Amino acid sequence: MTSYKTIKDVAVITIENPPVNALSLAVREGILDGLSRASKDDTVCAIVIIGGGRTFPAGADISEFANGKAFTKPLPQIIEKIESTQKPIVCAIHGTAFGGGLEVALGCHYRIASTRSKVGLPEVNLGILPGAGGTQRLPRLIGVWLAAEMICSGKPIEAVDADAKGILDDLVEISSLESVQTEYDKLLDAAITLALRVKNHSLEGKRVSQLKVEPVSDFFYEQLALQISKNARGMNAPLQALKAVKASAMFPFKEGMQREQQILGRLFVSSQAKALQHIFFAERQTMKIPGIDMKKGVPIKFVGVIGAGMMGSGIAINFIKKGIPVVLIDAEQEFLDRGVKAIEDYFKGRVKKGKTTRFLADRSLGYLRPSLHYEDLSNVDLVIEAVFENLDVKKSVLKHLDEICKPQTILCTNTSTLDIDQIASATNRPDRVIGTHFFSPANVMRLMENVAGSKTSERTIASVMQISKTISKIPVLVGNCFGFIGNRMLFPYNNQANALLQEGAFPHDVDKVLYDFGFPMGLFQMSDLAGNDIGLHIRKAQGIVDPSQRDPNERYVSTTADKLCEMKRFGVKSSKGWYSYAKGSRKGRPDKEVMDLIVENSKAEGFVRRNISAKEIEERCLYALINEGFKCLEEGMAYKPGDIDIIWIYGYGFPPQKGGPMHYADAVGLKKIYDSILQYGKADPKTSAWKPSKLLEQLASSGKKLAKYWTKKLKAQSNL
Ligand SMILES: CCCCCCCCCCCCC[C@H](O)CC(=O)SCCNC(=O)CCNC(=O)[C@H](O)C(C)(C)COP(=O)(O)OP(=O)(O)OC[C@H]1O[C@@H](n2cnc3c(N)ncnc32)[C@H](O)[C@@H]1OP(=O)(O)O
Repeated sequence: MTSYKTIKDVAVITIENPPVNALSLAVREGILDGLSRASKDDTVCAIVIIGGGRTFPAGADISEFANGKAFTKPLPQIIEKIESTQKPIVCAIHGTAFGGGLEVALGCHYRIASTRSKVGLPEVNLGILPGAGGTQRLPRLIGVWLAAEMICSGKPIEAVDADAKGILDDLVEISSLESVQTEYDKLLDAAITLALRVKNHSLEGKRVSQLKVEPVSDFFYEQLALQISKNARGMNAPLQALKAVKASAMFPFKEGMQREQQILGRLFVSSQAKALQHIFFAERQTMKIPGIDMKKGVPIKFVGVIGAGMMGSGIAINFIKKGIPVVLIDAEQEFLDRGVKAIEDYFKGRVKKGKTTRFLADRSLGYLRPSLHYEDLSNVDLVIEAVFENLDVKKSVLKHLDEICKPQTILCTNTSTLDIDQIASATNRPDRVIGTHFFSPANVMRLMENVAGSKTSERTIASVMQISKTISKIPVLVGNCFGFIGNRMLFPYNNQANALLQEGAFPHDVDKVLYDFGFPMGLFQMSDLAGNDIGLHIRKAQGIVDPSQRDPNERYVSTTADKLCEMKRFGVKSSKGWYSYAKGSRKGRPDKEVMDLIVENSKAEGFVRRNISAKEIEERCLYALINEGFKCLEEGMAYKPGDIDIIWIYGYGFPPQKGGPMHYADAVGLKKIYDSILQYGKADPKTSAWKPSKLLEQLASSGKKLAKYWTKKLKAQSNL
């Protein structure tokens, strides 16, 4: 995991633990061994620590947190050893020196970095803090202000910025065109040169732990704490990390380290840390699907998008930003012009905000080719239709595409609810048809639900999953059922919210509970933002708005929602919805007209309104959601519990510190959830969402956790 060599009397310890050189136990042992060899060898005058391959260590090995290995030869001790070594140690950074990686660098006496590299302490995103001296050394090196900003936000910075802040001693200029190997060679060369230059220098002032911290006023900590509470609402780690940074200014290094370790110990075992680390791995597991070989994907070099509305233009932006040419089609010049303008405005905005340069923005726009003619799609590798959400319209678009596009072209339909098999049946290539459910705004939201129909081929799935990654999305493969995973689960969740209105709650009561749980907003606020007519459109498509078409054995909860649309209370866009809005504002106020309507409807529908506790609101909304998640798993519509968690975190704002609905279910206890579902179902027999999932029932009665059960199941499957 490490290698050791000497070049011009400089010992070079290279960390070799691909892909990201995480500081696993074997790496830590290798560093210790290298230090010991270099210290004992009289011919060695200085030491360089460098990462092999593409990067300096991107952190401690996160998988060692759960299995306890992190506590053997722990990283703080290794860094102490590095710092106290009597020969100068130069750390050479390329790629991403994150977390423990940067902490190793802070333990070295000199730091140089490639201009292409990034450094950061992202531990708070994993629910912990930089626990190998980062909270104590960084403030000593660059001051409390800058250090606290970096540590509490977890955001990485570019090497140039790190140099300006005083983290680095020198930069090695590497252009974007140079290979990783050239970068490594130049960096090593510069590190050895520096090591030879400083070989006889005193290490006085070079051991960061011995530097003094300038104290800052309490006002600073208070302001930062306020900012953190707003930006990272509900997250423990950033505020705890701030406490550790404060300790660096209050105590000598050794005592500061003790404080850091105490806080780390508490965070380590917290439910938030477990949830956030689960998310870290779940996000990376979405590409691992049993039975799908991602290498079978074909490269996508040329793309078509049908529909230049908000969705279509948003989709197009994703591709042109990555240098993939897009033909954007609409039927009318006026619509096409509007779409193109929206895309141009998006890039203008980015330039204005300093997020890109005019040159890069123009380069991206150069990849856009607006057209009124389907014939211009004859040569694309993949085409995504983003037309009106209507089965017949989508079928006719795909039929037309099937006739025009080359036989290998993959045909994607951007739908949030429609049946992929029915859409694919309009073509002669159902194996090359797949759903790509982008979330709005499509150029911002990272989630993509890719929906496999019954005939979609492995090659099509792999190609679309790969290209989704290329455009920086988090793709999740899901099965073809109504609403797929995200919207399917949204229905029972939303229905409970509406049922609660019938029984005694108001929108702001429900929304407050969901907001307090950690969602960025409640369901009614979300519905107002999206447009209440969308829900109505879906209910109409389900045929449940007309009372004569409804199943009499199923409770209908959306009378008020339907009436709101009749009253043109569509939400923010009409300044009135579940709430009322001042012109141009997205902040809703409870509205008497709506509250009266709710009370009136309760009465008309035979409900005696009652006070409903926050606990009941939370349980009913979340347990209905979770139960549906279990049903998605047992039916094979979701491939892994973690996939559902990712969909709900990235698509619907489920609080990441709770790990997503399925992780949360395990944390609450499946038996408790199952029993509550039975109880709510008894009180409300006409709500089919309360029929418990078989899988939930089975796990609740056997006392098993979903995550463990599913991992075992997948392992058994892959061994078959
Ligand atoms: C009671 C008192 C207790 C005190 C006792 C003290 C003992 C404990 C000591 C602990 C000390 C803590 C030290 C430190 O402060 C903690 C950390 O360092 S936490 C880690 C911080 N780093 C990160 O969070 C970075 C995470 N990684 C990334 O952001 C990205 O991976 C990347 C580096 C930007 C690269 O991105 P990509 O190129 O897109 O690649 P992937 O993300 O897909 O990753 C590829 C592959 O690598 C796996 N991986 C990535 N990082 C880690 C990691 N840090 N550990 C383990 N594995 C990692 C990732 O899962 C992928 O795996 P694959 O899916 O391919 O199997």
